[in-house]
Amino acid sequence: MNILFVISEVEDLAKTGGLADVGKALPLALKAMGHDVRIVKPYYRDMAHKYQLVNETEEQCLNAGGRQYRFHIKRLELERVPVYCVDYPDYFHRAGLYSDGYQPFDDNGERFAFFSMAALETAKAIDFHPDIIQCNDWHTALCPYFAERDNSGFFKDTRTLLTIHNGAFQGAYPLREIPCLQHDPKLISQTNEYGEINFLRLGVQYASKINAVSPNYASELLTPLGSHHLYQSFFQRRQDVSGILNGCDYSQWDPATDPLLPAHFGPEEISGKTDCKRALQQQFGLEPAPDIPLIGMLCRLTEQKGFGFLLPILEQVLQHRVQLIIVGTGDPGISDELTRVQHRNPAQFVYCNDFSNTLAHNVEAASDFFLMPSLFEPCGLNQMYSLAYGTLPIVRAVGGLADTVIDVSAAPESATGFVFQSPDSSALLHCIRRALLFYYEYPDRFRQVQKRAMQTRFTWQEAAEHYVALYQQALEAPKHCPDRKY
Ligand SMILES: Nc1ncnc2c1ncn2[C@@H]1O[C@H](COP(=O)(O)OP(=O)(O)O[C@H]2O[C@H](CO)[C@@H](O)[C@H](O)[C@H]2O)[C@@H](O)[C@H]1O
Repeated sequence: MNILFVISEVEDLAKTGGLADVGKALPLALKAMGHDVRIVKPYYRDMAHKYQLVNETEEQCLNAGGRQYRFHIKRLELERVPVYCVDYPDYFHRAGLYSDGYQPFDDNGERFAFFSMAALETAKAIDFHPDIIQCNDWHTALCPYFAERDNSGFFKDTRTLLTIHNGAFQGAYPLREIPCLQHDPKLISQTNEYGEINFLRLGVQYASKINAVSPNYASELLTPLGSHHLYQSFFQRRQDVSGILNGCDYSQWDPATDPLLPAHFGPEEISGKTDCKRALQQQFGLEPAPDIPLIGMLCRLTEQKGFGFLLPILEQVLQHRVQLIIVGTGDPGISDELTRVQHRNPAQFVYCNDFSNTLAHNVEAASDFFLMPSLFEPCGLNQMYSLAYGTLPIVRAVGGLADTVIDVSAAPESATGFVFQSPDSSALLHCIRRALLFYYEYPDRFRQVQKRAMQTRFTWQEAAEHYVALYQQALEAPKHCPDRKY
């Protein structure tokens, strides 16, 4: 199959979170199955500085909203998968992908509406006729709409898939502020009472198929509570909504070979994990004691990750004999609070305001537990990395976390971690205490669970097989034409 994979982040090239992990691993897995997959992404500033790519084609000219946009297409190969980068410096040569570190850019709607149009123009420019256009999250969710409205005939046999990695970000912007979308009567009819269009909602409406990155998150999107206020839209498309669990890239996340670690280990020989723990404790000035349980947490600092119920009990957790390391950048309010807690508890708690892949691998390897008490979690990759590193996840039973972690008390024979239900501080505190008790009181059982966790597998190959089956379904079904239907 010919697959045009349109995405704003790709691991190794541009990353703010888990979207990038998928942006690399899934295309590579599809390629390994023999499909012709081409990635299209923006040519961001840091990438431009690092790679200084040459133009792949002549200058492209895109006419939209009564304006003319002249852009270039650059190309590189990511392990044999071609990556086409849309080079439009006005929009993409900036520090930051979506924000300057504090504030989102004012023109994000304009930037990504343009990018989605330009991605389709790229397919034409390189004469790549996609069977499937897979777009990812709100940034590229307008691709199905543009493919449907394209009157060149280029996409007449193409089907589209919208993959939702995070439904809370929807791209709702006043239509009048997006120059390339002006004068489109169809879009005018799609605005809400504030004159805004919602990119994700349009994607849900126009895509041939929609998938979430875990089966449980797909079922949550079909509920009023879990749909991020898009219940009507998802419900209307319920026959076409499904879930495919992300994979874990074990070529990058294998503690037996990980070049970023000071020592290596595996399910049968775990002593290297203690060396990793000591190294991290020393790096952050914590007592280098092997028997103090170390809890790690690494994520974007946002409400999604459960800080709303973690922050109020953080110091209660620290009353136990435990060490805790939190690494992350994001919301300054959360970051300030973590800094205050660190000042009050320097012997036990470290907050590291950093985005570092080396640190990510070392926190996963060194910790005994990985904390992920998310409010919602479309899939979650860090809990999969934790499992691979024998770092038992402490998670809330939500989204993909519920699909990937099995609780010690609920199912002792197949357990891989600790799971709590309610999105509140007392449930979280109780779960952390349960984990600490298990660590102290049942070291042999802890070791068994750790071994089982490390042997658990969520492969990208399996995920890619599900995606191909979904592409086939999309291609076999009659073309979805919302403009005729509604
Ligand atoms: N400070 C830091 N330094 C270095 N690396 C850091 C970091 N903070 C986070 N990361 C990395 O970013 C990625 C985070 O991935 P997650 O899937 O856990 O969450 P995220 O919410 O970003 O992704 C969204 O998309 C993914 C992909 O579909 C879904 O799994 C998820 O549920 C959804 O919210 C991991 O690779 C992690 O190591």
